[in-house]
Amino acid sequence: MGLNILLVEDERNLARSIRELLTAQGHEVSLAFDGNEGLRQAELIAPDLLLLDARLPGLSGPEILRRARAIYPTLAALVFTAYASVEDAVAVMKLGAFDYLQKPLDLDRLCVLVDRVEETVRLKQELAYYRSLDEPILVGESPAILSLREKIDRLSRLEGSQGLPTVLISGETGTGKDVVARLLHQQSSRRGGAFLAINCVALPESLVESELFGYERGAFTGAQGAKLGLMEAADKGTLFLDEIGDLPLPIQGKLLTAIERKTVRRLGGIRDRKVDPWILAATNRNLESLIGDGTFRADLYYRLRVVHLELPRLRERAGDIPLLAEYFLRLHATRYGKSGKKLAPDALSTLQAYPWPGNVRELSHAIEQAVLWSKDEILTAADFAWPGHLAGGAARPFATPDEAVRTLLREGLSSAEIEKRLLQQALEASGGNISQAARLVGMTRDILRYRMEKYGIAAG
Ligand SMILES: Nc1ncnc2c1ncn2[C@@H]1O[C@H](COP(=O)(O)OP(=O)(O)OP(=O)(O)O)[C@@H](O)[C@H]1O
Repeated sequence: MGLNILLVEDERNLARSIRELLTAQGHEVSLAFDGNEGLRQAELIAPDLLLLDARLPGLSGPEILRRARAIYPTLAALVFTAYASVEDAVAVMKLGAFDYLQKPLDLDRLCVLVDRVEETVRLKQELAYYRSLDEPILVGESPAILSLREKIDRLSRLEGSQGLPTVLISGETGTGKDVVARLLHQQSSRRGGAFLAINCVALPESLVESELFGYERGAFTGAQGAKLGLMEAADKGTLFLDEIGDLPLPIQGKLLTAIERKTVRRLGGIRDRKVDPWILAATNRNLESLIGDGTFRADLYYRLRVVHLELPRLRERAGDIPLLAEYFLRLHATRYGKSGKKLAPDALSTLQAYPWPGNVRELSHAIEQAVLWSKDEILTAADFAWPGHLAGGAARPFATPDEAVRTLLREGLSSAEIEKRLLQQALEASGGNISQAARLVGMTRDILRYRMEKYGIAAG
């Protein structure tokens, strides 16, 4: 990635050869030839690494280090000391220098130390990135987000000695349901307990059951020991049931009983155990239509939505896009060691014009890609126009057929409804011309006519 280095050295020829050497290794090196100028530049450019001669006209190296560190506490520094000047070496190490080198300089050793600093800076940036992932942050100032934040605050303040109200979080994919669940937990009186999550879509029925309720030894072939279920493990903490619409029907009844009675019985067990997890559930499917289809229990639905938080689609709060874009730019730039990137106004308007079917997750991915591939500091609209993505800002609803089908399924549409919409759109696109619409969807005219009749679609 290359470091941004400031070298303060009064021996000009030496300074220039060090700059040449380090520049060849991919670093960016600025020079200052006296102490005062060195400090001024350090304040100005906030380098990743200071290379300092200990003895300088004006301010000494250790003095520059002390003052610069007062402003940038994590700034790395390597100090060049006069041969055998032990006091200098001790002084600079006490000030937090990364290491020191004795003069005359061994340039190979200098390169090795700069490599080590680079590795440390990269690790620190990665750590900052992962820490930031751990802390749920809900970016946005739109009325919908402000009202959501207020609801989260109010829920978090509940003491709930008798248990907290179950919360159903709904919204399209990528709108931040997971973020909201984590925020609720972290701000609430449950924050001292565990936050456990289960994705109901990812697991087969038997596994969901044993994950949720646990089992006793010998409950089934292969159950060699007892296992604690998530309902028990999240006791006094929070259990987040993600994609609840996909929970198999037989387990739905068991979950309802467990929530109502605040007890669980492990598979193969004979006694009920008292549990008190705070239940948060999320869905990107329309649970009411699943109830209509008979795949989701109405009683569980009403039990879960004691409090209902509905997350807005990103396209309904496009005013938040600049804030979110800046936030993801900082996040990904830090992650890839590319700080200093900025968004040009045309990039922002491109991002605001796009409908974001994948919502905030898709925006985050778009910015990550742009940070990765753009060579310039300023990201322009062109950086968001790679094939298969925003296509110059025009609406492209889905990247792949699989994504299209997944999204339609999440909306709770049946295959008949999906086909009906497909045919309607083909007719719209062909201006009502049946032959042309049939070609678009790969059917004969007669079959298209037959299906139009079946779905009650008029020719237009
Ligand atoms: N308001 C927001 N502020 C900052 N980051 C957000 C916001 N909303 C979503 N994100 C980020 O977008 C990504 C997707 O969010 P999240 O996983 O919470 O969505 P989801 O609604 O749970 O999606 P799915 O239904 O697909 O599980 C995450 O990286 C998350 O951190």
